[in-house]
Amino acid sequence: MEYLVTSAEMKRCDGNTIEHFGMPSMVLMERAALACAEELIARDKKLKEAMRPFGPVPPANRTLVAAGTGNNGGDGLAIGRLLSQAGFPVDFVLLGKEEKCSAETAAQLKILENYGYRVMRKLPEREYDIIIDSIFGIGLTRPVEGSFAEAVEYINAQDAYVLSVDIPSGIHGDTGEVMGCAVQADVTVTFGFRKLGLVLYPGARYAGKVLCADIGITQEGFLGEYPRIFTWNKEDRGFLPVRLQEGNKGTFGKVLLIAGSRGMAGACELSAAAVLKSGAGMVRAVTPESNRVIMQTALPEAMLTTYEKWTPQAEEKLREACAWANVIAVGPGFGKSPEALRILEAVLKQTMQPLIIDADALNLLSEHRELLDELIQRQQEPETRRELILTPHPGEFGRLAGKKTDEIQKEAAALTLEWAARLQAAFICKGARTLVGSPEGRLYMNLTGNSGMATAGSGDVLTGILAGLSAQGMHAFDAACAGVYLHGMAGDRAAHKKSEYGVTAGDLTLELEALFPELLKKLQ
Ligand SMILES: NC(=O)C1=CN([C@@H]2O[C@H](COP(=O)(O)OP(=O)(O)OC[C@H]3O[C@@H](n4cnc5c(N)ncnc54)[C@H](OP(=O)(O)O)[C@@H]3O)[C@@H](O)[C@H]2O)[C@@H](O)CC1
Ligand SMILES: [K+]
Repeated sequence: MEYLVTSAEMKRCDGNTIEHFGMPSMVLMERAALACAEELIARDKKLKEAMRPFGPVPPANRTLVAAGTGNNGGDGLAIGRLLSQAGFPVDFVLLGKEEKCSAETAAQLKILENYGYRVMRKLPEREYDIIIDSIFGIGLTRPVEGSFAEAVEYINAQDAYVLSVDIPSGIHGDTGEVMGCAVQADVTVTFGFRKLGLVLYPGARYAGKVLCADIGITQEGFLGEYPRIFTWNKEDRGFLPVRLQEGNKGTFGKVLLIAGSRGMAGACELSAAAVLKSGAGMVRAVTPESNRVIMQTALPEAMLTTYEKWTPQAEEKLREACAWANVIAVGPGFGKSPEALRILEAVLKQTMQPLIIDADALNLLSEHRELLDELIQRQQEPETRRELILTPHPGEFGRLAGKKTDEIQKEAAALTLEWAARLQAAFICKGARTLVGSPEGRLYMNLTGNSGMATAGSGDVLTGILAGLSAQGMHAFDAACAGVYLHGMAGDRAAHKKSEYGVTAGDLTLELEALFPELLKKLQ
């Protein structure tokens, strides 16, 4: 588990490390500088080794430190000093007025002066091999303009390898927004914790490769008041449902998947396949009779309960199917027909099992507010509350919340938590950075996945995974976080083979089955 922090959360942690624990600020700065310098020295060594067979190795890379007056600039000046001492030819330029320098940055200037370095006040007209971007870090408070904007353009116009210190200058630390203009980095070395601006788009694009350096700022610096958002990274493996060796198909759960409509068998098939490939014991699909042949051909492992018109017999068949299941998922390719509405109504009112609501089932809730209100009401009462996962993309979320899609995107974190609390649900807001909110206010941001997954059927696969994990006994929030994480990993494997252009939803289910052995191997 890794925290993703806002600028304010990071500053609080920095501040506590310095004031509460007594770690001198200059020590942190020196460690930050060392982490960046080591990255560049290692790169230089690698380049030289690669060039050695082809003749004399060229001299060290000419480097420019572009420093602002805040502590980010102080980091940059210290990096330049360390690189120079390691043999790099380094030029320094200070942008902004010297009298505005923070105490630490003023101290770094003094150290440079003591060693006899010259710090320019204007950008030089020459080409560099490496540029250290340390104009602004997490102290950026407003759009970048004037001479600072010129400096950003200067850096971006150079054919240099750019290392951004902490965050590319011009990127908002909390939102990833470009504040007027921003440095395009090749690598960003960030300190302590990854800033949200480095993982949210477009910031993630500007940051290049992101390395998170340990400079002695640890979780203890939060003094028990932890950041709001967390994610999982490659080291996290403990989220897979425990598998009992003596288990049978009943132990691993029975999923009732209510999906598909006339002419929409694919959504049902994709989703049902994902249920089975996530480890659930059985899946029974409730779908129109016209999908029977396709389903039985494509996925003979799935059981079927079909319907045509909404009759008392159909209702009875649904009731029996619901009684059989441990988990119910409703929505993929479901349509908004009168039958679909009746089925959703019956599921919401007559069942208590864990429930996943997706796609058209969400749209039906938006259009029939009385159903939504009743669901909210039931979820607020402990006796009628069930394990619940909702999976809207921003468009569906907007319809549910009565807001425009861009309003949802701007306030995604706050709205996800608001709706998670309202529905006492694991609330998934899908997107390039999918969020999962819990009713208690936990917020998970998913960092796996890629643009190739923005493809028809991808959400149906996610619903299948969520149902499969829930059927194996995972609680809603754990299943939701694990589900989006695995879904994204499957997408990343698919994109690795086919590129982001070629990924289809079917690839996601295929990759899912290849993913588990890999995860289990790493667990051992
Ligand atoms: N000990 C620590 O805490 C450690 C901190 N560390 C490092 O410190 C960084 C944070 O440092 P920071 O807080 O000094 O802010 P920073 O990003 O350097 O810039 C703020 C300056 O820019 C100015 N300014 C802002 N926006 C502007 C604009 N648009 N246009 C023009 N000016 C603008 C603002 O001035 P003002 O708003 O007052 O005008 C202020 O002078 C952090 O990212 C990390 O690299 C590491 O060394 C580890 C230890
Ligand atoms: K920077």
